[in-house]
Amino acid sequence: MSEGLPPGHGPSEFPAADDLRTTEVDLGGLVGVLATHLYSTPLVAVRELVQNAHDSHTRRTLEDPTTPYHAAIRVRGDAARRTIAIEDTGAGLTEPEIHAYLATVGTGYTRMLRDLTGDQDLIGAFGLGFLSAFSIAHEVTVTTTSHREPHRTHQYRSRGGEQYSVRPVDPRPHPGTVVELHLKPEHAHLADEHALREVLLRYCVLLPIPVHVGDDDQPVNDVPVPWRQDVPGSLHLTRMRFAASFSRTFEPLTAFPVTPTEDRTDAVGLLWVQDGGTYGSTDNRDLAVYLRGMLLAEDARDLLPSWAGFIGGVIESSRLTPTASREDLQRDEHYRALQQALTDAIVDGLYETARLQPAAWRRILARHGQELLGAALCDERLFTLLADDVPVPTSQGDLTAGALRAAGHGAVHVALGSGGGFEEMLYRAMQVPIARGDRYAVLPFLRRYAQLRDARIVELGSESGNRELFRAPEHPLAADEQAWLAAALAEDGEQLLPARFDPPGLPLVLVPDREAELKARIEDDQADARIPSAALRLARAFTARTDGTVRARLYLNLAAPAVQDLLAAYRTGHTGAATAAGLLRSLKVIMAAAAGSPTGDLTAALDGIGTAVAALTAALPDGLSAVPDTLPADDPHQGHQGDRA
Ligand SMILES: Nc1ncnc2c1ncn2[C@@H]1O[C@H](COP(=O)(O)OP(=O)(O)OP(=O)(O)O)[C@@H](O)[C@H]1O
Repeated sequence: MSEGLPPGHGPSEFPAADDLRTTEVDLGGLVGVLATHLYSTPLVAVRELVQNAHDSHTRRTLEDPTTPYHAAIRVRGDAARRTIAIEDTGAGLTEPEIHAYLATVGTGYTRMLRDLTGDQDLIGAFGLGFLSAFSIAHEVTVTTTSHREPHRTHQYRSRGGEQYSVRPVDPRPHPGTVVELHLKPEHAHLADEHALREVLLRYCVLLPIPVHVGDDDQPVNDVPVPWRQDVPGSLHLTRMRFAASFSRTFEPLTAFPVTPTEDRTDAVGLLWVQDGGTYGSTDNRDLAVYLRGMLLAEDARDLLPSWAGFIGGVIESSRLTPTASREDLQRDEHYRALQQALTDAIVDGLYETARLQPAAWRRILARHGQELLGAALCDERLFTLLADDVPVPTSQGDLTAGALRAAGHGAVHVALGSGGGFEEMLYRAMQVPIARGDRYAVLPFLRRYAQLRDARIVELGSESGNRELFRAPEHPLAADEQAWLAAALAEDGEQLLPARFDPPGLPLVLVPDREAELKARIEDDQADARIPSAALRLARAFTARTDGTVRARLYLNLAAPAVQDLLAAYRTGHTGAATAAGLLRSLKVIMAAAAGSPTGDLTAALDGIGTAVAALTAALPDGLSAVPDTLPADDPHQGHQGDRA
């Protein structure tokens, strides 16, 4: 290290060369750490060994490009013997190479070869991967024949990796290597060939050399890769087939390509929209990243935009830098450039789908409508694409914003409350669909839609929205009328507001004050236990500004004939005025209970109806007022007599 420091420029106390000591390495400890802690799953060992087998083929072709040979990799599992064997017909190793590369931690031939030849198909870099074999095996043997000495075969054998032996064995018929792992008992299940097939499909899907499991003739990696030029047949079908064979959990609805952008990224690959019941908060992003054909990061979801919870994909790039465990990627400028490129690829892909595959587009909208609402808000181009197509949840089922607007006579209606409530009841009466503003992304999406399409938006539950719905009356009521109506119709905490609104058949509507509701909830003692104290303090500071005395506003519809008649009765001193008011009050309480914002006393309200009916019927002229106690003997309804008794 001292040569790196120019004389006189190093720290003055830096020791002279003779004082320098070599750092000791506790090989046993290091081997243990590398083998057991570097990788997140034991399966990575299988990946590392297949990768070495692949590199040995590349090495053989580089060193001897003219002699043809059958390049293949075969992985066998033997559950009875508890072994896995990885065989290749690649370059093999001579005895000195076993010592120098295989058995020397941190040195490999592969990296040197890549530096020498510039060949980008070589995967190995760190000289560590082989060690991972000891994370799942208590003993490893490597039987290898170098293509340079095809008549000499050597066997490396080690328990634990710290010490090893090498001896000559009977020559094998052709160059290549067999790595045999004697699995630790806890990893015995890895010898199952079914499981190996599944894992190797993902690990090796992009490797050009065929990888077989057991005695299979068919390689696990024989699915045509759509972005490799020589794929025959329809590109769309090839893409769908690739996506379907790769995607474990979801059927693909459509698939679109990732293509390199000269200035930004070299990544190529495929993305697809997953089928499946996904909801707003569900993140099913699934991206596998390959480097030189080998799986580098199984779950690189962070490369996809956070709104794309329905996207799966496979990409390869040689600009990304793996970590030493080769399970994750360095977050460098190439990583960030790729993130942007993938976002663009998804948006482009969705545009193409909308344009060219209407049936697939409809399925995507139906399956992922909620998520797309949110996605549209994150990306301007996506918003333009989706604004008129994406379904919005409303009180009348899913509707596009355009349909919502048309049904709302030019205005987009959205409820701020948490579903149900008086809003829904009122709108049902008005027969206007109301968007569910409490659902994921609905309110901001509609606000943006209204702004862009120059539509009127009525936000029900906000002060301005309510003002728009409940218009001021043409003539204010006289003070005594207002006082009489308030006493007759409103409970404590309800403010009576004369108004005009649709439909005229609806005489009154009780609108809870959402802020007062919040204040009551926040000030509830129990809130202390549920909300973190800092958040509670903030929330209370906000609600302190709310005058909680008005719990709800009772809008009285002066356009309703029932209300006009009630007022006329009051003005003329009609004896039925109080009874009629009692009926309306009962109606209010019953409607509020049905809308989920109870007020007053429901039992009393129900009784009130009986009282009112009795009072009204008692007021009828003699002869019509009484229902006969018994029916005449020849009455055809005689059978009901018993019911009445
Ligand atoms: N199946 C094989 N055939 C021929 N040589 C092999 C084989 N497996 C390993 N080697 C040799 O052993 C060396 C060390 O392998 P190891 O897996 O530890 O590291 P690496 O592949 O070079 O790098 P990395 O840690 O990135 O995988 C390789 O560079 C290669 O020279």
